[in-house]
Amino acid sequence: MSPLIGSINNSWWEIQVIAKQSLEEQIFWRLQNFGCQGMASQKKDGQIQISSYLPVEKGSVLDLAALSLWLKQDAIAVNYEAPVTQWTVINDEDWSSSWKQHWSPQEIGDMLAIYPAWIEAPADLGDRQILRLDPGSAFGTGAHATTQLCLEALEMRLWGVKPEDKIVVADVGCGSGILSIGALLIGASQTYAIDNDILAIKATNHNRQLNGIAAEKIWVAEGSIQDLIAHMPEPAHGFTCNILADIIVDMVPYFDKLVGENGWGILSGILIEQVPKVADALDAHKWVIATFWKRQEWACLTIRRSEY
Ligand SMILES: C[S@@+](CC[C@H](N)C(=O)[O-])C[C@H]1O[C@@H](n2cnc3c(N)ncnc32)[C@H](O)[C@@H]1O
Repeated sequence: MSPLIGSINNSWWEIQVIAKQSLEEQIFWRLQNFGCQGMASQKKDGQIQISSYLPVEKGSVLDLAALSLWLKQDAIAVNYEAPVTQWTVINDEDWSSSWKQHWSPQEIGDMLAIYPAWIEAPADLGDRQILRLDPGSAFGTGAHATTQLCLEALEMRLWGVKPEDKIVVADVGCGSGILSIGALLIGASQTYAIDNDILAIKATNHNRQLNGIAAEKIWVAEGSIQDLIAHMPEPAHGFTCNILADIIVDMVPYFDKLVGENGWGILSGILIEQVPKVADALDAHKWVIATFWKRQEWACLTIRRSEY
């Protein structure tokens, strides 16, 4: 195996792929193009198990899901069974502090600028609102294309909204809370956030405080979309859901209860080639795609109810 060099934080994704031996070369090629630095393979129950390593800061969970899909497509294209891809973080004791040096302020859309908690923000940025963020180990620094697309879509949806409109937004898979906080900064009055990872709940609460937002403005809890629906006193005006395509497809039947009659949704975490699958699920539940944005290999859909 090649020596492991170059992670700024001593934290690595360990990616394991179990597949037919004849796919070994193709898988090595994919992993190498993905940026993996160490690779090893061993025979296991008539198949091969390939282990490879990627610095954590070089890929998010969404990127790994994309890699997994490409590996499946490569195998299916040559009539082989799809490989099984798994990943886990190893050796992460320095993770939460050392990566901070490499994260700088970032403007997103026309209305927001993301400022890491440890960098002093200017008192005023003109028309831009400052969103302070310390994501800890939760997803959502604003650096990923899917988060950016969701924030930009929120900006378009909330353009011109006034406090008296009392817009309520649901945030499914809140991660660091970036979309809830962004929605409040650009006009929403209340958000309801949910995530099935307890670290995301902690990060969302911490970031709410960092931005001086009152506790009652962001309700946040551990759970999934059904728990969110059960808790909300009434359906929201709109929702965001930046998770993976397969999870979104499973959630589509619940969207009806999440938002009211003229409700809208913003979906991302969807690879461009997965859009047809999501569109079919939306169609089956009487939702239509209003806009389709893409950045790198990722899609962001805004959706509304179908009239038919
Ligand atoms: C890609 S991150 C998005 C974070 C943030 N909303 C953003 O846009 O940057 C997806 C989040 O969804 C959460 N998640 C995954 N599956 C979920 C599920 N079934 N229910 C609730 N949250 C889920 C993950 O824990 C993760 O925090």
